[in-house]
Amino acid sequence: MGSIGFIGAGSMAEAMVAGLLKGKVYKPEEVVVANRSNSARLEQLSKMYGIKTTHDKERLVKESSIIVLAMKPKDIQAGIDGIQELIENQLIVSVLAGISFETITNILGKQTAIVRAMPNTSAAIGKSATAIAASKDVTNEQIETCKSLFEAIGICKLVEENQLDAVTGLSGSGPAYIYYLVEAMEKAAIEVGLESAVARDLIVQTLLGASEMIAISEKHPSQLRKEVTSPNGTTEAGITILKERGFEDSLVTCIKRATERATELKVMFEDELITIEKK
Ligand SMILES: NC(=O)C1=CN([C@@H]2O[C@H](COP(=O)(O)OP(=O)(O)OC[C@H]3O[C@@H](n4cnc5c(N)ncnc54)[C@H](O)[C@@H]3O)[C@@H](O)[C@H]2O)C=CC1
Ligand SMILES: O=C(O)[C@@H]1CCC=N1
Repeated sequence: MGSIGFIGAGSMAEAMVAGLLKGKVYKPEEVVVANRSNSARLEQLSKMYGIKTTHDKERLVKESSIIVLAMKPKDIQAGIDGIQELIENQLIVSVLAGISFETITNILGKQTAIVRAMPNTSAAIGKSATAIAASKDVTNEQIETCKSLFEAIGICKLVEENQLDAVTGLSGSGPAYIYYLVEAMEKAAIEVGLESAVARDLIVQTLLGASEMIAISEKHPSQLRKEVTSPNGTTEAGITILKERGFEDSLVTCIKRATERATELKVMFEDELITIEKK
């Protein structure tokens, strides 16, 4: 597959690097990561994974057949500046929330093959839920390459570009919702008298068990829930509180708001770009 280069050395780049190495998709010497200026971070990644690191984006672009854009959306212009001329046959994979093909193409200053991907940090353990969308310049072969890349670190669905903000609100941000749930469950467990280490193990196993039940059972989650909920029992008492306090509405609104935020990132960025162009 050639080498893969990451521009941006943050949480998402690290999760992908860890997963790709774990899945033996790339050897450490086939992975190169660049960031803006933080040498300590690059040293840390190099030590942990044995990968190549650099501040020299030109070198990265020349060495890589796939270039992953993994900076924050606000940094895309600076992140791409200086490499436009060097992009020829490389496949550009952007994991940036909200930023459209149109914007990336405008910054690159040329029509080229771009895949937008929305993975999540569970990529680090090969369990990312990723969706990708392909620009019109991407060949079927490049789509397959990209799918196998993300399937090596989890599952990968092909969607339309206009569905990516929804994917971002659902599964891109999704791990954080689950971590928040676990934080709350741990707090409650301690308040009802359990030790934190015991509580953590019980919560983790409860999540793993429930996830696997959803994954393998033919029953709808609502049926699985019904089977836990004895009439007048403990679950019913607990779920009554969740209903009274708007749990479902909170989660639905949370995912809608995160989706909307991805759209705002695009709009904010495009405003900024227009301001830069006017100067
Ligand atoms: N963290 C997550 O769970 C997910 C993040 N994403 C997307 O991934 C991207 C990165 O997110 P994180 O890793 O969380 O951010 P982060 O803040 O941890 O990392 C961003 C990295 O970009 C680098 N950077 C900034 N400007 C640069 C430049 N001009 N040239 C080279 N490198 C530059 C920074 O030095 C840093 O290493 C974002 O666009 C986000 O929307 C997508 C899916 C999930
Ligand atoms: O919070 C964010 O904007 C990024 C995108 C999805 C997960 N993290």
